[in-house]
Amino acid sequence: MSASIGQVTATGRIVIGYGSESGNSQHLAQRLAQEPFMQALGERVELQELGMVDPHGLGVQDRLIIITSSFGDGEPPANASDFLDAVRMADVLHELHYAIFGLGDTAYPTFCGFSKDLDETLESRAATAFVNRVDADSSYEVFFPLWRETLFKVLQGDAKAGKALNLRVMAYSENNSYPAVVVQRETLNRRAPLASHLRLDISGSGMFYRPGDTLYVVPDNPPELIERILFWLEPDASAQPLPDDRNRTALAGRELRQLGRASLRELARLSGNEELKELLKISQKKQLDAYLYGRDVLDVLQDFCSPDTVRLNDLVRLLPECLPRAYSIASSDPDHIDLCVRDVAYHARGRDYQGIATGHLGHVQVGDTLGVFTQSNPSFHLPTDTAPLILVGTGVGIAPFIGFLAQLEQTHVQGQPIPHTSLFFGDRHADSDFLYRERLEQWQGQGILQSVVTAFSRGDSPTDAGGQASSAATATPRRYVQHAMLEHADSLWALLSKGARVYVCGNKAYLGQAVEQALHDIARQSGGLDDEQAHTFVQNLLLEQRVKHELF
Ligand SMILES: Cc1cc2nc3c(=O)[nH]c(=O)nc-3n(C[C@H](O)[C@H](O)[C@H](O)COP(=O)(O)O)c2cc1C
Repeated sequence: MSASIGQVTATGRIVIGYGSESGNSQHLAQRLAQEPFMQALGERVELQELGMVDPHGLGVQDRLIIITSSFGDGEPPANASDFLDAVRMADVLHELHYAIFGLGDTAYPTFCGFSKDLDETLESRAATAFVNRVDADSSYEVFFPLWRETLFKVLQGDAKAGKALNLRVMAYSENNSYPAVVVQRETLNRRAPLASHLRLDISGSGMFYRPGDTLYVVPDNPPELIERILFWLEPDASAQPLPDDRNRTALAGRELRQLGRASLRELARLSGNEELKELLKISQKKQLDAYLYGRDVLDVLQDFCSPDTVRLNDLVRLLPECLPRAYSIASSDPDHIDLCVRDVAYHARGRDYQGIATGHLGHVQVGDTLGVFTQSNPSFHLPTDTAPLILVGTGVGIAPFIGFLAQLEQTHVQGQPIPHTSLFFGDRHADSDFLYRERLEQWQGQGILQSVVTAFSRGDSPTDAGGQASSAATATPRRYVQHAMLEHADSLWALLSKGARVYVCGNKAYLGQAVEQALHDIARQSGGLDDEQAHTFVQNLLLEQRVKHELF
C-alpha cells in the first residue's frame, strides 16, 4: 500500500547503498539521505555500505539507490564488491528496483567500469532501473542536483522522468576522439599573428566539460611539410607515389614537431652523426632544447642525417603518433566548445613554419570536422563560493576567462550571487589586439565583470574597457599586465584581503613569475608588509591554491 509523505509518494523502504574508496560517493549518499524529501520518509530511508545490502532482501515496493565509484581496472570499491558477487550469483531479481549514480574518471580506460557492469548484471537478472544510470566524472557535483531532482520526481510518481534522464559522460580519448563539426569561425584581431574564435558542435556527444577544462585536438600535419620530408628522402620520386605508399600515408599521422629523445637517439644511431650524439648527452640538455626550439624533424634530417641512412619506413617506425594539442576552453555551453586560437607561423632558415595543430586550426572552415576530446582540469575551475576573482590573462590566455565569465553570466541569470570579478588583460596593440572587447564590455554593462584593465605592450595608451582612462595615463612602450596590476595595487590588496583568488593564464616563460612578483610588490606597497612578510604572503597564496596557473 502506498503512502504519501510530504510531497513524495513512496511505497516501501528506500535503501541508499554507497560504494566508496576515497569518500566522494559516501559523501553524496549522506547528502542525499539528508535531503528534506528523504528526511520526510523517516526510518524508511536506510543508508548503508553497498556491500552490506542484500539484493534478495528488497521487495517490489522498495527502492535501491546506488551511489558508487569505480577503482582499479573498473573494479568495485572494497565496500561494494560483496553486492556485485551476490547479484552475480542470483538467478533472478525481478522484484528489485534500482537507480545507479556512478562516479569515475574518464582518464581511466574502464571509465565507470564497475557501475556500468553492475547495471548490466542487474538488468540481466531482470531487475528494473527506475532511473537511467548516471556516468559522472569530476562533473559529479554538477550532475548530482540534476539526478536528485529526477529521483524526487520519480518518487512522486513521475516514472517517465527517470527514463528521460541522460547524464552520461562519454570517455573520448586520443584513440577514440569525437568528430566535432566547426560551426563558427571568427577572426578576433586585425594584425598578424591572427587570433580566431572557433565554435565546435558537441551536442549529443556525451562530452562534458566545465570552464577551465582543456580540449585536445588531434591534428593533421601540414601537407607541405610531408611533401618536403618526402622530397628530402627521395628527391626523384616525390612526384610519383612511392612503392611503400602506406608509409607515405603513415608519415602524415606521425609527430613531426615535438621530438623526443628516443626518436632523436634512433636518428643519431641510423645516421651515425657524432654531432647529434653529442647533443643528446644529458650534459647538453640546454643546448638541445635551444636547438629544437622552433625546429621540426625536417631540420633534424637536414642538419644531421643523410637520405641513404634514414629511409621513409625508419621515420614511420621511430616517430610516435602525432600528439594531440591542448587548448583552453572558452565557453560554458553544454552543446558547444569554443576555442581561442592564435596562428603560429614564422619564417626561419629559408622556410615557412606553422604550428602543427594551430596551422591545422588556422585553415579549418565552418563545416569541417576536428577529432577532439576533453580533459578535466579541476584545479582551474571556478570555486563554488563568492570570494572575489582576479583574472590575469595575456593574448589567447584570455580563453578560459571567457568560459568563466560565460559561466558567471549563467549563474547570474539564474538569480544566484556571483563574485566580484576583475580582469587584467595584456597583448600587444590596443587598436588591433583587444580580444573579445565587445563581450567584455557587455559583461561589464551587465554587472558580471566589475573591471577590465588592459596593458598593451607596444606603445598604445591603456584604457579601461568601460571607457575610463586607467590610472596609467603615461604609458611606457613596454607595459605588461604585471605593471597594470601594480597601478591598481590598493584595490587588488583590498580584494586579496577579502580572500580573492587569482587565476593566471598565458605565457609559460614569464607570466607566472611576473604575476607572483606583482603580488609581492602589492603586498609591500599597499599591504605595508616588509620583504619577508610579502614573500610569506605570496607563498601562502600559492600553498592555499589561491593563485592558480594555466601556462603554455
Ligand atoms: C587508484 C585509482 C583507480 C581508479 N580507477 C578508476 C577506474 O578504473 N575507472 C574509473 O572510472 N574511475 C577510476 N578512478 C576514479 C574514481 O572512481 C573517482 O576518483 C571517484 O570520484 C572516487 O570516488 P570515491 O571517493 O567515492 O571512491 C580511480 C581512482 C583512483 C585513485
